[in-house]
Amino acid sequence: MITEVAKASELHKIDPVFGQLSFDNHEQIVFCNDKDTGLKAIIGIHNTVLGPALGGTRMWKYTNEWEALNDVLRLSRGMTFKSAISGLNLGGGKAVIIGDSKVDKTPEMMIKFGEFINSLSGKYITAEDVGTTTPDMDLIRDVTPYVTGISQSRGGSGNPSPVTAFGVYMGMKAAAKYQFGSDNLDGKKILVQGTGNVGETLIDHLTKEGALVQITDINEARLKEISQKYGAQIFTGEDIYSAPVDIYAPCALGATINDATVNKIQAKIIAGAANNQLANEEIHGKILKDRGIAYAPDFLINAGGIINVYAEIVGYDSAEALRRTENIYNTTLEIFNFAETNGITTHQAALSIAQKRIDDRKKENAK
Ligand SMILES: NC(=O)c1ccc[n+]([C@@H]2O[C@H](COP(=O)([O-])OP(=O)(O)OC[C@H]3O[C@@H](n4cnc5c(N)ncnc54)[C@H](O)[C@@H]3O)[C@@H](O)[C@H]2O)c1
Repeated sequence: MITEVAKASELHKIDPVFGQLSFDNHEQIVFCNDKDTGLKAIIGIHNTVLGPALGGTRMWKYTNEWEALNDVLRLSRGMTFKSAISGLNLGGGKAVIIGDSKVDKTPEMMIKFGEFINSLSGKYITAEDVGTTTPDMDLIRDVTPYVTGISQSRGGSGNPSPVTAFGVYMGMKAAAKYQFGSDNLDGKKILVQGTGNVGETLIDHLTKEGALVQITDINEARLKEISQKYGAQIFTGEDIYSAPVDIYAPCALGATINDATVNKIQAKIIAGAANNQLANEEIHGKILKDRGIAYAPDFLINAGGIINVYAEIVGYDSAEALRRTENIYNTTLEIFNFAETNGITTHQAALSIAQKRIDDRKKENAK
């Protein structure tokens, strides 16, 4: 299995169809085109061994089709491992719609997209992602049952972000237990990058526990609001990556651990909600390990949202979703110990445990 995903600019060098499918053994890629509504979407089904491929639909103004394809392949692969490591009977999938959600999205387009999803007979189940909303999922629900994240009035599980934040909090506490010998965050200096839906609830948990929280966001109005609401200090230093803190929590965008930042990080723990935090999983994961920084794998500790959404499929309640999310604490500790015992990075450890679960199920299914 390859762990580094090719850059969009390099992808055109790969064979256009099966070359793409095999880049990380995707099972199926579905291209959806509808002239009347202007829909251009790609559904990536990475793996369905554990169950139907569940993952949200992202609507984004991609520079070109290669970029859209690259994104859906990368994201759907990530969903496979997120669900597998979280013990869910779900495979990995994701969809992208090419376009500007603020300008191009129409109810007709969403309904048409729902019809494409329906034609896959449940192999792929969608949900919200960047650029799509609960009302969009409700429109899709009108034409297919294969959608989650619908509104609570229609039996949906509601906003997943608070559950995601709780899982990140649990993962962070487990990382502290491993790194500092105690999971008590009282007095720990924690820098939270991104004070959005997940960041806010995380900041709430952390300040309640007595952590010394510093916050940063490109949205200054939001930053001030959250600072006042939770008594968190606005980060005023020059460079957030070299900030003298105990824990760095990336809760904004991905790939913040990259060539330019990885050697500057002073925090002893990295634990946050953002997807794909390591720009290069192998290289940057290894540098963190060599520098003695405990990295809590993003796809493990930010799985609260999908655990919450899974409730819509198997029918458990929000209390059970929280109980399962709380278990991220135990899984994170298990990953740290497994990585240490085997001399590998925590990212590799989480991937290999997730892959083993898939391989074992494949063998069972073959019996
Ligand atoms: N919402 C969920 O349930 C969920 C689940 C899994 C993963 N995630 C990931 O967690 C992250 C946060 O999700 P969210 O739902 O809170 O998103 P959000 O859009 O509500 O919040 C993101 C925040 O980050 C800020 N931001 C953007 N660029 C920044 C930068 N360069 N520096 C500092 N702040 C910046 C934005 O202004 C915004 O306030 C995202 O990467 C998302 O993909 C979210």
